Parts: sequence; structure tokens; C-alpha cells
Amino acid sequence: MSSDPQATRIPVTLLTGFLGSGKTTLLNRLLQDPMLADALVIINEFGETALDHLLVAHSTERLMVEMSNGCLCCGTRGDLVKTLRDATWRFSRNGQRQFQRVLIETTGLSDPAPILHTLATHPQVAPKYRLDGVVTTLDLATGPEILDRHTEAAQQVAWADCLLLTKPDLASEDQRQAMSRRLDQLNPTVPRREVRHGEIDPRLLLDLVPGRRFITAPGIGHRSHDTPSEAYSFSMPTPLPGAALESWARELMTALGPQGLLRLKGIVHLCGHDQPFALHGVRQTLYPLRPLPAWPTEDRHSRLVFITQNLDRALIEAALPSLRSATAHAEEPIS
Ligand SMILES: Nc1nc2c(ncn2[C@@H]2O[C@H](COP(=O)(O)OP(=O)(O)OP(=O)(O)O)[C@@H](O)[C@H]2O)c(=O)[nH]1
Repeated sequence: MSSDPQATRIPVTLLTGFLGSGKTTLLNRLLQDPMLADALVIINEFGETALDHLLVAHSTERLMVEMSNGCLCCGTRGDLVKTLRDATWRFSRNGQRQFQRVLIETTGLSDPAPILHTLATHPQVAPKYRLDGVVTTLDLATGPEILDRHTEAAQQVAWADCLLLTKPDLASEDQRQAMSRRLDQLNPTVPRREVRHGEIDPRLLLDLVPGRRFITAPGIGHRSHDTPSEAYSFSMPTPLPGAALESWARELMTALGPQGLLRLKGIVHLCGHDQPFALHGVRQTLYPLRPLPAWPTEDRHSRLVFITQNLDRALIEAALPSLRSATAHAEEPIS
């Protein structure tokens, strides 16, 4: 047995980044790599209905979901401690631990600092685990405005050991330069890499900070969230016509505005399709519906989750009848 406690502790990668910045897309790509086949994945979900884990294709044996109405960094750290503490025996076979590293995907609204603190100092966690690095995704298409508007996003950048600039295909040169200037202020020294649709060699994201102890990010302590966020979820039993769903979602996103609606996510049953589709809206951008391999359970209901700020649920509820009536009138499959 090694006498170096660093060497025997389980490395933990914290994958963070604001809502819709591409964490799950990245995670899905990373988990296809044999290097990460034996990773335990912990996903922290925000809101009433967990969806993210349905969008991640990973052996369900080693996928855990932390549900919270807040997020990992606020109030549910006890759950993280319990999850990490129990994981070593829960995922053991014949006395042999079945995972070699841990990936934690935080919610888009998490400040990483308290999670890092837990990893480094909690008496039941710190002896078993060590931080391997903080990987932060940043949406080049939405630009630095997110960093100015949301403290959590700036915290995620400040703590990063590696910054992944996502959606380069959607960004202009001006947006790139503006982002670069902003990152020079927030975290100038760590590597920055452009990543398209999550494609990156996992080796660039592992072993980033072997042996790092908890330190305080310069100038930024833990603060509570800027404005309370709410997640509203809706379930629909009838298959939806794809084109009508897209135009309904687009109209609603415009009506709710980027300040009110931070994120729209869904797993949807489209007319004429057996497999589910993922629906993604990030601020005012609606992404093309994307097929998922299979329904995770027998439940074929479409589920939509709206992550909002200062927005009344009734505003979304009021828009549902028009989607239902489009559903009643159209049966065309999307192409
Ligand atoms: N064009 C383009 N779209 C991307 C890229 N990376 C991610 N996306 C899309 O951006 C949307 C949001 O991506 P996710 O991976 O779900 O983002 P997330 O950070 O997990 O979102 P939350 O779970 O809300 O925090 C999806 O529609 C992705 O397909 C990229 O490089 N280019």
C-alpha cells in the first residue's frame, strides 16, 4: 500500500458552468471515453423534476442523482457528504471498489466554493477523496453578459482550473474577444480551450491540480444567489408535433424574456417517433430537437422544465393550452 495519502485518495473532478453552457453535452462525450468508463458520476439537479440524468448516457450502475430545490452549494452539502461517504461501499463488489474517480456535475446555479470546502475539510470526505480539478464551461454565444449578470457564473470562472469555451460555432470574433477580456480579469492564468459539442480529449481535463488544498479564490467569497430561482415543471401525456412545439417554445421564450427565463429543458415524445427527443432553450436561443437513444423508463410523458427568475408559474401555465390545441390539430412527425 502506498504511504502517500495523496496517491490513495479518490480524485474528484468538479464540472461546473452556468445554465445551458454545455456541461451535460461535455459529460456525455467524456463518458464515451474508456478512460472514464470507471468513473462514478454524481449529478446535482435543480428543481422539482430531475431531467439531466435522463439526458446522460452512462451506465446507470454508476450514475447518482442529487436532487434539490436549491443546489449542491446551498443546503444540500449534507447529501453530498452522505453520497461520497457511502459510495465506497455502495459501489463495491467482493470488497473491491468499482470506481476509480468521481465526476460531479453541479447545477448551473452553483457556487463551487462550498463544495470544494467540503471536499477538502469534511472529516468523512477529505480522508477518502481529493480534488482533481474544477472544469468550468462557458457559453461563448451568450458572451460575458452572463458573467456580469450572475454572480454564480463569475464564481464558477474564478474557481476554474480549466476553462472550456463552448459553442465556438455560434460565436463571432467580437464575442470571443469580449469573453477573453473578461476572463483576463476573472481568472487569467488557467488554460482556456474552445470545445465544440463537448469534444475534447479527457486527458486535458484530468489531473489538473493533484494535491491542491482548499484556497480562497481572489476577491470572491461565497455569496448567496443573486436572485432566487425557481424551476417549474410540466408533464404532457399526448405526443407533441415537433414543428408546433418548436414555434410554441420560441414564442414563449420571447414572451418571458431572457431575464425571466434562464433555461428551458425537456424530454419530449414527438408524434410519429418511438425514441424521446431532448429540447433545449438557453436564454433566447432554442436549439434543434435532438433524438435520445431510448426512454429511460416506461413513462412516455413529455416533461418540460423552466428555470426562471422572478417569474410567476401562472405565466407559463397560461401558455399551455395553445400547445395542447396545436397537439390536437397536428399529427405530423418532424423530419
Ligand atoms: N451549437 C452548439 N450547441 C451546443 C454546443 N455545446 C452544447 N450545445 C447545446 O447547448 C444546449 C445546452 O447544453 P447542455 O449540455 O444541456 O448544457 P448544461 O450546461 O448541461 O445545461 P444545464 O443542465 O441547464 O445547466 C444543448 O442544446 C446542446 O446541444 C456547441 O459546442 N455548439
